[in-house]
Amino acid sequence: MDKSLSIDTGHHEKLYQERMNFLLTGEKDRVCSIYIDVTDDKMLALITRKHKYNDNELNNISVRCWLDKYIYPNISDGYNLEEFKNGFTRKALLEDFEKGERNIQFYHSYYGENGNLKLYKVRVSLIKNPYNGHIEAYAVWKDRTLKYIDKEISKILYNNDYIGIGIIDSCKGNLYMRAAHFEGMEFEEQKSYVYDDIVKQMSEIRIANESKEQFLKCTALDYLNDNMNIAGVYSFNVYNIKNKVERYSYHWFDKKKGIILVVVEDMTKELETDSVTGALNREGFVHKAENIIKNNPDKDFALLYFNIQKFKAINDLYGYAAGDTVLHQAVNTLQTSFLKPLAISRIEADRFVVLVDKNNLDFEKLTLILHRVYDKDGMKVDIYVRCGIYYIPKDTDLSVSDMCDRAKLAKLYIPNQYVQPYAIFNEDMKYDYEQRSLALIQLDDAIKNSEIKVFYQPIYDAKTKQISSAEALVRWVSPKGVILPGKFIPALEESGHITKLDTYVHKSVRRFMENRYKNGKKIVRVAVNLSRMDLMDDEIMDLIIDDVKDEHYSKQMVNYEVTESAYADVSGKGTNFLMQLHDNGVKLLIDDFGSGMSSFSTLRDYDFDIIKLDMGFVQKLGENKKYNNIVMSIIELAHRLDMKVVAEGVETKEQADCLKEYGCDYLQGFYFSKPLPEEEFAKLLD
Ligand SMILES: Nc1nc2c(ncn2[C@@H]2O[C@H](COP(=O)(O)OP(=O)(O)OP(=O)(O)O)[C@@H](O)[C@H]2O)c(=O)[nH]1
Repeated sequence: MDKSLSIDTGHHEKLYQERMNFLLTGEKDRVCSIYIDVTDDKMLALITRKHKYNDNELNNISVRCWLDKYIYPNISDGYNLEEFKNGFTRKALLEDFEKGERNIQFYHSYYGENGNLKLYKVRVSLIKNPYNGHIEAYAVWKDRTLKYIDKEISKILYNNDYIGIGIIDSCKGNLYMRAAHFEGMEFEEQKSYVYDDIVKQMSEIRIANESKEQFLKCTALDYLNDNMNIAGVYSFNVYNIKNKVERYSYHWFDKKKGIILVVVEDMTKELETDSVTGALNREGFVHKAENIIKNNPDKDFALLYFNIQKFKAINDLYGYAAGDTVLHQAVNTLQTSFLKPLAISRIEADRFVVLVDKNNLDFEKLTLILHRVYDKDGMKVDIYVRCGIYYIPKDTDLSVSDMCDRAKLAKLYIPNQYVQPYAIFNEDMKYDYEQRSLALIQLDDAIKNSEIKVFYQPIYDAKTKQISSAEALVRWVSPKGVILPGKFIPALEESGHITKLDTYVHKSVRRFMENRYKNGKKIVRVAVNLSRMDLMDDEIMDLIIDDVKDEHYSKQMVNYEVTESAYADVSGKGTNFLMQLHDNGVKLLIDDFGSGMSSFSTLRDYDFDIIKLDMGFVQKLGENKKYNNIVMSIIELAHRLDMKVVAEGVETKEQADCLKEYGCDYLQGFYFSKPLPEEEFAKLLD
């Protein structure tokens, strides 16, 4: 469009002059202005960035001719072209004027100087010439390319610093860089480069080895086109040789012409930093730690996993902002500590991981930094932190994520937070944990495959030494061997899955007892354990109540044991359920009596039939007089309250004799019998 200019002087003075002034007063980004007689389809004046047209050039040239000659050949047929072509005609402009439109806007893209693609905005003002009644228009073309790019970029970038912006002509395989700060690579703004060459060069000198393959794959034009056709935009992240994360984002500039806008941003901060504490986030930590470990094969490292205790309470009591401050301070404390962290991350919520040189570990100092006092407006808040430690073996294949998991696991095995708030990972922890976790994942299958077995441990009458009842206990006979309840029941209790197991035991016991009953065989009452979760679960409570009321399933067959600590939590429906059981003639046992903190209030508040003396008391019998007196007193108390006593964990004749002498009613333990599989127990009864 940068041709020359001409002015048609034979027109109407005042009005005309005004328009001329406008046309001649250049604006910075104005590329071209025209003044036309729409009615006559005639050019009256034309000014471009460089020239004014002369009269001769303009005389008798129709607007249509001018468009055909100078505009359409260079116009790109993508962006809003139809709208411009259909709207910028004599007919359409006259209709617009009729409708009262006075200002109209169009956009079109255009190959400008050097063949560079531009986005132009055309603003058209319509007026009626009072002298001849013709509709006239002046139209101004402005270059909106950079504005468009900036707008698009700001949509992509938000607040990030960009490293480069380019326009890719995917059909011609060209690349124009608008702004680029790629170290070691120079780009001239208006120059066109061969896209493939630049990509190759970048992969060689800029992109980190680990990301090269991905970079080459994702930047290939065919691949880009395919992906952009699916979602309209496409982006990927790679690491550069300085370990920074770069995001390459692609947007259509002109889809029909295959023109793509590409923006390269430094995303290291966004993607690898935790905004609350300024420490690395999980991705950042994994990346940094991996590099440090890989590049220092001779060094010994340790990975430490920290968890603030009861952090939720800090948020709840003092607010989220105070919580954030505590998190921030935790990072500062670690950062400036004797540990001299090589990498530090808030890996999630109130948990941190730190990579350290193993030689920097000093357990006395570690214990000291794991207790801090946080000052909240003059109020002192004690903050306790637990720490799991993983010593990273040399030449390990473990990923940093797996190392973090091991350090985290070690944290779960801290025996006493106040004595030693840290633990060092060992393989037994992993084995133990796997067995616990297995329960959660495989319980359903284990039940389906009959791997969960109900065993029966006989309980003997202390006087007659006859079997008086039994306790149902579970064993998990997995293909990998027997898993004892202590390994999987705590995990099921924590997750609430215990109710599924208890339901299974209840049903198995019912089936076993009914069979014997129907066949006229001897039966004794069997005690089934209920956990605290059961006393909150309508389904199992309804099932048990229905069974207890079912005349085919005699209530004479079953007792229920509930631990003392579960009673402490029970409320509403649970209490009601226990009362119904009791009222229906089912015997209730209080398990592990004496081991908790609410033994006496539980006795006061509920009606029980039998106390099960915690095995801790039984095992200490004979050690001193005081222990013996406690046991004697509990038995006496139970009798005064009309309850019987079962002593659990009886392992020796001495214990059995002593308990009998103190009036204990029933005895259970290895001295008499181990828990037996169903068939063996059946034989014992027969
Ligand atoms: N202030 C603040 N709190 C957060 C942030 N991210 C997560 N949290 C909170 O951190 C708490 C973490 O949960 P838990 O680990 O169960 O809390 P806890 O009380 O320390 O539990 P224990 O570790 O078992 O003692 C939750 O209450 C989250 O809401 C954060 O960026 N700022």
